[in-house]
Amino acid sequence: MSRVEARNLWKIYPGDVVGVKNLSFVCEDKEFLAVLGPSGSGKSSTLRMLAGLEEISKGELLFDGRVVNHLSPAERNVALAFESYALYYRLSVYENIAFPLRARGLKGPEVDKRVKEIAELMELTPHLKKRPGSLPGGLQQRVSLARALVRKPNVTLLDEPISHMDQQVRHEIRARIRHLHDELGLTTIYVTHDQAEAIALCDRMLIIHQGELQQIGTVEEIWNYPANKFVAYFVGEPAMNFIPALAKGTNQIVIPGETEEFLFTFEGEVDPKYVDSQVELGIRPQQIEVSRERKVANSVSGTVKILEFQGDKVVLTVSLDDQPRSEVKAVVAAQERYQEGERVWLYFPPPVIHIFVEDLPIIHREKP
Ligand SMILES: Nc1ncnc2c1ncn2[C@@H]1O[C@H](COP(=O)(O)OP(=O)(O)OP(=O)(O)O)[C@@H](O)[C@H]1O
Repeated sequence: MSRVEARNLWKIYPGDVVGVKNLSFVCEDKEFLAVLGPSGSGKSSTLRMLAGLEEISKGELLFDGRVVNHLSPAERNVALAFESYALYYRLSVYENIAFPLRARGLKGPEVDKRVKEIAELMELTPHLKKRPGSLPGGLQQRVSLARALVRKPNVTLLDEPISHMDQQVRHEIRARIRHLHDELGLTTIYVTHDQAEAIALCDRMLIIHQGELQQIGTVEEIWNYPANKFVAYFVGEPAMNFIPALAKGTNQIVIPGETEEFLFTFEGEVDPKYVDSQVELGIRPQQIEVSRERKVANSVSGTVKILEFQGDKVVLTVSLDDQPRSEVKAVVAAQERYQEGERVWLYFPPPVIHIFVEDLPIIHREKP
């Protein structure tokens, strides 16, 4: 329905507080883009500028190639839904959903058709005559989403719409949001600080930190090719491990120990200028292979300190031998039955080793 393009957007609040810093990105027509970042990173400021609720301090915002900086929210035809439902509790569910249509001058049969259509999609038909106050939270949020989307907006902006709901309801509404997005051919920008939610919903993710764009890409791109150490750490649960190491060659590094060195080779190459430099080896807990026997290469030994049970998986915190201050997390299947105090070997497969210098990745690796 609309392609959104932000060109060097800034939000500067009174007192020179920078909310958003020189942000550029594109959300393609019919794309589902999740905006993910920690608290205070500028997610809501960005969304509010897109919506027209907050003035753009600098830069340009384009919908389908047309600059919309000075258009009101209504003129931009954006749909907005926040965490709070902001429903009209004196009106029926039907009238709540009809409200934006009537406000635009639509009449009788057209209103009726559109309300019933969206109610059907959101499975609200049995509730149309009820007052929103008589419905549980999950249903109220469905009404709020139906009301936001009934106008067939150019762009749908959702700001943590389900973050306050319990897990069960969140899963259900999440699936409905994506279904609606696909059915109605919407362009959706969805703000969240919950990465599981972003991963489950989006086509691409935009990662923001301290008001600045860190990376935009598919979940796979961000997982496999994080643009910097912040993204590498922020996306993934448990987070990526970072271990101090020394570059030995253009595709070899060592984790030095007091009595032994552990040598690792990795896929791809680093620039020869890094050879003999201090680096950080990054490895995701989910990609470490844990065993009770030593593998020939690419492994380091340690002792299991903590076990965290997560259903069919267990997160092990392993303190590396020879390096009392280095701890590494690794995810294993629960049936492996590792014990606290047990000695283990951690194997790091060459294709999934990351190396960082000054927070930036330095391996050149062919992307498939
Ligand atoms: N109205 C305002 N006046 C002054 N500063 C503001 C205002 N709104 C936001 N900020 C500041 O701008 C920065 C970005 O805030 P923003 O609310 O956009 O972040 P966020 O990522 O949405 O955070 P959260 O997840 O906590 O809602 C923060 O430093 C915040 O304190």
